[in-house]
Amino acid sequence: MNLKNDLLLRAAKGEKVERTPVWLMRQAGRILPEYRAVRASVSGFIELAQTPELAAEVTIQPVDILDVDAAIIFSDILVIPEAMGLPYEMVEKRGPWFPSTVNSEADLRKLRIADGVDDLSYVIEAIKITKKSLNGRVPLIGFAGAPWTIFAYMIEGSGSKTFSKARAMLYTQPDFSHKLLQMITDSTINYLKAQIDAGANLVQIFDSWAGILPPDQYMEFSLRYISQICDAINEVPKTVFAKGAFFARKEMAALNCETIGLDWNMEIAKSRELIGSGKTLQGNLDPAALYGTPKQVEEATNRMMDQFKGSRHIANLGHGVYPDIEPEKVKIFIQTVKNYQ
Ligand SMILES: Cc1c2[nH]c(c1CCC(=O)O)Cc1[nH]c(c(CCC(=O)O)c1C)Cc1[nH]c(c(CCC(=O)O)c1C)Cc1[nH]c(c(C)c1CCC(=O)O)C2
Repeated sequence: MNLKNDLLLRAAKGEKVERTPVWLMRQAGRILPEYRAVRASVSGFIELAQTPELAAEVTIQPVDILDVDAAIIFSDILVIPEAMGLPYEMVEKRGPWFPSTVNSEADLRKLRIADGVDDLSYVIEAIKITKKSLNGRVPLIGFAGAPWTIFAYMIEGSGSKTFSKARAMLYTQPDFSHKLLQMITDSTINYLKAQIDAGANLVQIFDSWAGILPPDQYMEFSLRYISQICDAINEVPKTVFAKGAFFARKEMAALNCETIGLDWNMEIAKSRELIGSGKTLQGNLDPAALYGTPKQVEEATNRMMDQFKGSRHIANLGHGVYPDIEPEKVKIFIQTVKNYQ
């Protein structure tokens, strides 16, 4: 199926684009009243994510309502631990929680390497339905968490300010850590390939907890596995977003991927200098800038666009859009990017 709007894919590959494409991390499932209405019709996030027709519906909402240049499939990074044998729950207002965690080699033996098609059939089905209803309007982004970020949740059992249990593991049980990271990596490769087979046009790897590791550990326990994933996937363009990994930008330039996501702490000119001209950069407006007045949002967006000007760029925020941002402000961000000359 030919895409009517393939700006995202062309920008990712460094081809000529008429204007900069724009989408928002976490655009599905946070800010829209239309999402909340669908969410209220089911028992919770997990039921929504596991009902392919509804997951497809909320995936397409931002395309219809916000006019973004891409859809991102409605799911979560934590479907991978579940598919490996470690189920999670979403606790209202608190976030993800794992009733059991992984602590030892014995726990590892209870886990399996996920098969993307069988273990995650509900995501695959949601992608197929989404592709059909999108009918080529915009590309569909598939995604997965980076192995380190997934490891952090599997060890810790929930979100955490410090992820100290997960970080302790890297010091006290490095061999065990590598084994688990490899299992997550193999599962993730299977999963991303299944997403691509079902129709995902680009995939993004979210390393949300990159910034809590010291640089040497980041290279050993995170980037090494991200690199394996990038090398294994060659069917579609890949984006790597490692939140807080300012210290690894030079190393990330060597990844076999098209796009590097920048968070809002990463200075744009400096990032370009470290990463070089061979990659597209994605980002990176401070998500809090959208709390400003409409005029402030427009000005902040134009300032960001000025700094990326003349180089490969996909416009986005520097992290996921915050849940209490008014959709009107998001629309101003998007329209400002679209009108930028
Ligand atoms: C770390 C992480 C998670 N999930 C994700 C990340 C990486 C990106 C990032 O750093 O923000 C990724 C994610 N999670 C979700 C998507 C769907 C697509 C999209 O929103 O654009 C994506 C891309 C749905 C979700 N994931 C979650 C919800 C809310 C659940 C609900 O509706 O009750 C949604 C729509 C829950 C979730 N899931 C996670 C947390 C910490 C939470 C609780 C806080 C929150 O609400 O975001 C783990």
